[in-house]
Amino acid sequence: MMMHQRYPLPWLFLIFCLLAGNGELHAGHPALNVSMLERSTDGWQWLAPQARFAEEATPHEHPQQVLSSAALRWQKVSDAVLNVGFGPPRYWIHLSLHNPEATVATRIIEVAEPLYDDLHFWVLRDNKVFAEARMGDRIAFASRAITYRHPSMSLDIPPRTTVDLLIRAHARDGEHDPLPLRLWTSEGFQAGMQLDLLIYGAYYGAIVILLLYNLLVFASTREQVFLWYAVYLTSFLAWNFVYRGFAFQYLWPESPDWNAGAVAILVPLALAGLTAFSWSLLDLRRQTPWLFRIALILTLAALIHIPMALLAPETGLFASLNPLGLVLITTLLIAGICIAQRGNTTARIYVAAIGCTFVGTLPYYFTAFGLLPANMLTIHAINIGSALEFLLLALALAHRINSLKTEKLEAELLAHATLKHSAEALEEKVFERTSELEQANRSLHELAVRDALTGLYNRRHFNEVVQQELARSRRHGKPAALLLLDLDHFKKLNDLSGHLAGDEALAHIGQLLSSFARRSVDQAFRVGGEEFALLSPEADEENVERWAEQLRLRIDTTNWPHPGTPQGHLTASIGVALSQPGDTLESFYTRTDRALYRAKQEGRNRVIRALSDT
Ligand SMILES: Nc1nc2c(ncn2[C@@H]2O[C@H](COP(=O)(O)OP(=O)(O)OP(=O)(O)O)[C@@H](O)[C@H]2O)c(=O)[nH]1
Repeated sequence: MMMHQRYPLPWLFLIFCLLAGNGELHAGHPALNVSMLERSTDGWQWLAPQARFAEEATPHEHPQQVLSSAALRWQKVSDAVLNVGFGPPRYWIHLSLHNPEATVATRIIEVAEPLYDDLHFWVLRDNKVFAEARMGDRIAFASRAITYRHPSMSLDIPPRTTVDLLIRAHARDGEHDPLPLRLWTSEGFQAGMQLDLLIYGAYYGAIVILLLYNLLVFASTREQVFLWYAVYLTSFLAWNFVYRGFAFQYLWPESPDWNAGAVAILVPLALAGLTAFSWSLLDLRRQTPWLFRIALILTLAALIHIPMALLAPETGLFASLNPLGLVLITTLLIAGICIAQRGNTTARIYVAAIGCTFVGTLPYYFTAFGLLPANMLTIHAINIGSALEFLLLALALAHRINSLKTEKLEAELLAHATLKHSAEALEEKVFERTSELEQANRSLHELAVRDALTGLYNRRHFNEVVQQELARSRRHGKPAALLLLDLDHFKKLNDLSGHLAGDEALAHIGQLLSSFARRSVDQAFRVGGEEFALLSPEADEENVERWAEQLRLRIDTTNWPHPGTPQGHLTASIGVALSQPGDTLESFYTRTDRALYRAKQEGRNRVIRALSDT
């Protein structure tokens, strides 16, 4: 009910009263027939259309003098709500109330504006003070007869009597809030108060739930934007609680001075909360750096009002704070529009939300400057706008959570893909490196077991291979054959043809042995300076001597020049032996070496088989 505009009805009602002859002239002013209210379904009506008002001519005029004072220039009220805006600090308001009935009429006079500084009510009957009350933002709440956030007074109008209601409205800084003056039946007033509490209870309850929800989301996500939104909601809630008179009624009824200063403290805080939230939600610093700077300066300018309100609460801070707030909200709105134009969905929802506050705030300014008539809709527009704003901002945050989730998912997918790629690359690298290492190891091993000059296996490898072969031979019972070959008169080759020629001859024998050891299992070694070995596993026992002879003959017939031998070419002496079950490397080698020794002894260039073999 309180949110609805009832502006045209009182006018119709007044015209009806006048036409029906129910109104009468009193003190030169038409009196309002209060009995008509009984038939009204809402139980209330605006009083301003029946009222007249005048600027106080001399300070502290007595109410009895006011009606007869010639100094006062009475004016009719043109709207449902008296709205004088900026002006001198005190105004008189007068209206006459007539009870035509034979019974007492109980009525409530309410000023639906909780923050008016000082409202002094006098009810005069026959120019004598019949009832009096003083209420307002600067008068302790406890002194009120009716415990309600709006200054209200109950009035019993005797039967068939006309009384004069005089109100002195005092705004210390000369900035007069609209004065929504209403006349109620007592039943209508009770119902209206309950509805008012219900609406505001639901409104504040919704903000508190939103606030707690955002704090919880902040606790779990650690996303700053939710904290700033919570700060904004808290400061807005606190401001509205004071602005609508609840704080004065419930929190500090004995502290009118503090009540007046609290609004000047909470408005800058709410503006700062909104700036911080917008900055965090839309990344204003990067997206619109210039507008961000302007918003920052305006916010700081607003915050300066806090110490001013604490130090000097009477200095009319709202004359500068109100335009500052409007310019700041406009700046944030423009910043939001700029970002929204780049296709940012969160910014689009933000613009709609701030747009609601903007539109909701405009009536406050327009009525303050007299550009718009004050009524219940314009008075509550800021609450309606902010309710829509909070809903839309919650939507913007939900969108923000969603984008964060998508961003996180995308980042996780990217990280997973990168990780997989890195793991594969690493695996490939490890494989490559392992192969290279294996190759290097093989090369190193080859280098370690090969003789550089001839390319044959060296003595160390020979020892290992012979031991393995002896073990294998023991397992299978098949003997291995060992040939030890020593070039004849090699010293002389070195001496006569030079060391280099000696090396070439050794390399030649290396190649010859490699090609001679045809069977894949046969292996050739250089076991000493000019001494070589051939190992043949699972040897053909019968033909082993012939096999050695073939080797000797091949060297002999190669005709490699050697000026130091009787034949004039390179020859070799060979000792050959078969392994025996009890053989060790030493015994096997020594036996073969003895055969070689004998070959040397018996004239060289020959094959001698070890004695034990035969
Ligand atoms: N050019 C060259 N000569 C080597 C190498 N290793 C050993 N010799 C030489 O081989 C010669 C071996 O000589 P000896 O052990 O006296 O035997 P020999 O002269 O072959 O006489 P017999 O074995 O009794 O026929 C030495 O002069 C060594 O210097 C080598 O890598 N290159």
